Amino acid sequence: MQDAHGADVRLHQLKLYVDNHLHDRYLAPPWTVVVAVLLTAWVPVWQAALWAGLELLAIAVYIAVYFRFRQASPEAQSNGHWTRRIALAHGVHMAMWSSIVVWAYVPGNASSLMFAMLVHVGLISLTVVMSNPHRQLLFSDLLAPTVALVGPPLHDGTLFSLGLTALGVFYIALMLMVGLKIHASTTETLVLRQRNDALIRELEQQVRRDGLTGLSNRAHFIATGRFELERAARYRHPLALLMLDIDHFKRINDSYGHLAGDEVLKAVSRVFEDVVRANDCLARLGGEEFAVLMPETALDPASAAAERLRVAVSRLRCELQESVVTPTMSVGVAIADEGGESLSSLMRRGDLAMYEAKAQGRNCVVVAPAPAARLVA
Ligand SMILES: Nc1nc2c(ncn2[C@@H]2O[C@H](COP(=O)(O)OP(=O)(O)OP(=O)(O)O)[C@@H](O)[C@H]2O)c(=O)[nH]1
Repeated sequence: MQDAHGADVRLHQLKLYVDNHLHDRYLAPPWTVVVAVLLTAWVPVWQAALWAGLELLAIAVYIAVYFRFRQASPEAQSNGHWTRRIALAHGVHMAMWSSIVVWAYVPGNASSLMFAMLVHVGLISLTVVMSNPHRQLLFSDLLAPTVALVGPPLHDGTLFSLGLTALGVFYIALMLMVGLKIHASTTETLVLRQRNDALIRELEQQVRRDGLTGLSNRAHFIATGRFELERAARYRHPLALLMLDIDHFKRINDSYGHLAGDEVLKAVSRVFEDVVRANDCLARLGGEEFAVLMPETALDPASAAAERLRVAVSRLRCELQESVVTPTMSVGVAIADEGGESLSSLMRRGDLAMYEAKAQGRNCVVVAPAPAARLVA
């Protein structure tokens, strides 16, 4: 579980890294042009143009890789290949920028040294700001500009150049520390967000679920019922409602106690879950009363489903305190196949049919007559 959370955080870090660098599509091309113009101070125009062309190509490639990553499915994104692809694509871009040292640095020429160092201090700062959500990429992105920053001053071996290299190393160490601190706080934020998301999901579940059986609760059933009834009326599709009530449940409570009664309610709920289709809404309305809402279902299949549920419950054997209880239930079926009926009217008809089943001796299914208005019509 911890590992799954860690992998999730790493994926988020990779996405943040890519999002940060996607902004490069606006910034990197104009910078490349400015640097290429400055490069003409030391190299012929064609060489500066060649560098700019290669660099713009590298930018286009890594932006394309980022887009493909963003479009990949979450499962594909979690694949470790993406970290390597992204590191390679961005690494080529960083290496191209760092190659400025090879093109522009003229040993002994102070302005070319300043130019090369300015480019690399800038690169290192940007790397720290943009790569920090992903530590692995922070380190790999720093490599090329670091070598390019500390390398040239070392070249002529004077005390001044050694001092510049020391200054470069100092800057890099400082920025690395800042980068790691930002990485730590980004990770903490991601972990907190992940926990928040999990808590919100759990709360949403709790608001919809019945605490004892885990089925939908009355409030969720009413909300779903209103929505489905409206949909059925708009598209003129049938909607079936089953009202289910365990027979003589009070006797079970009285004989074996309330806790044993709870066990029977849970066992009956598991039977319901096994029999009812996943896209139907199965709820415990309260006490020993349950309901099933079946969208796109007309009278015959609804009656057949009610009978299947009745038979499945009657076959249940609950072992309580060395005796076996075999609960049964009575079912009322009501069909809304004409628009205009409210949910409370539909539930009332279902309830009346269920009471009729009780009156007929229990452990049976009774279908409710159509609403009064339709009968008159
Ligand atoms: N164990 C348990 N019992 C509950 C719960 N909620 C309601 N009850 C009990 O369920 C019983 C329902 O009894 P009645 O409404 O008289 O119905 P019945 O005994 O099932 O009789 P018929 O419906 O006429 O077949 C009552 O004793 C309630 O106290 C619950 O969450 N757990």
